[in-house]
Amino acid sequence: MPILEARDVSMSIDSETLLAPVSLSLTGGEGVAVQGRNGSGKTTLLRIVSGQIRPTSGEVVLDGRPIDERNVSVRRTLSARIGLPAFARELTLHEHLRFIATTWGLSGSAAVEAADATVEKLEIGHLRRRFVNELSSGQVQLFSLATALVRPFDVLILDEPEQRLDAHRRALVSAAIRAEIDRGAAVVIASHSADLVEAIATTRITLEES
Ligand SMILES: Nc1ncnc2c1ncn2[C@@H]1O[C@H](COP(=O)(O)OP(=O)(O)OP(=O)(O)O)[C@@H](O)[C@H]1O
Repeated sequence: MPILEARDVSMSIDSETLLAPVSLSLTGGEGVAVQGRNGSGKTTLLRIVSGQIRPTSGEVVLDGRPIDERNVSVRRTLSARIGLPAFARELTLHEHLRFIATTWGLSGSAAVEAADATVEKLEIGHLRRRFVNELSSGQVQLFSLATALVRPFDVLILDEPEQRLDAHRRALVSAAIRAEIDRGAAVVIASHSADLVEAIATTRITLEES
């Protein structure tokens, strides 16, 4: 049974089509890459399959049930990073990551280990005591991804995780996402990076501009 399925989802506002009907389905250990030009609807599709917005038509099913972002088991299953999250001004990077990991059930020492492992994987360990406002834009992007990876999940949804990153960091991100797929997570990314798509996609969906 697929862990995540979108059936003919579309989005319109008044007479304008933001996303033409599209379907996707994936199980654990699969990666779906959503591609398409600027404005073709990639972010809209990701927000729909994350349960953040309701489609105008069609439905999204997570683990056999209609998706509902307010349902705690949905939020436990799915980690999504679509745009930058809100950050706390007074928390360091490491404190943010421990806070998120603890919220999703890791004990104090396990949360520290998860935070350590996540910053090392993305090569931002030397920044662990910084505040977010003390980072470069690429470092913020890596930290934003870290907030999605540090917690347990079965489904990972990422919108253009390669944004603002150099080639070395794009490769780190690619390897980190690949590792999640290899351990059995289902992953959906929107991306303009051919390398990233090549590394993670078992299925590609290309959206056409409406
Ligand atoms: N709140 C909104 N109201 C009206 N139109 C919107 C809204 N949000 C997005 N759109 C429009 O919906 C279309 C799809 O936008 P979306 O952000 O999903 O595209 P995208 O494929 O992710 O683009 P990009 O590659 O530039 O990130 C665009 O034409 C955009 O202008």
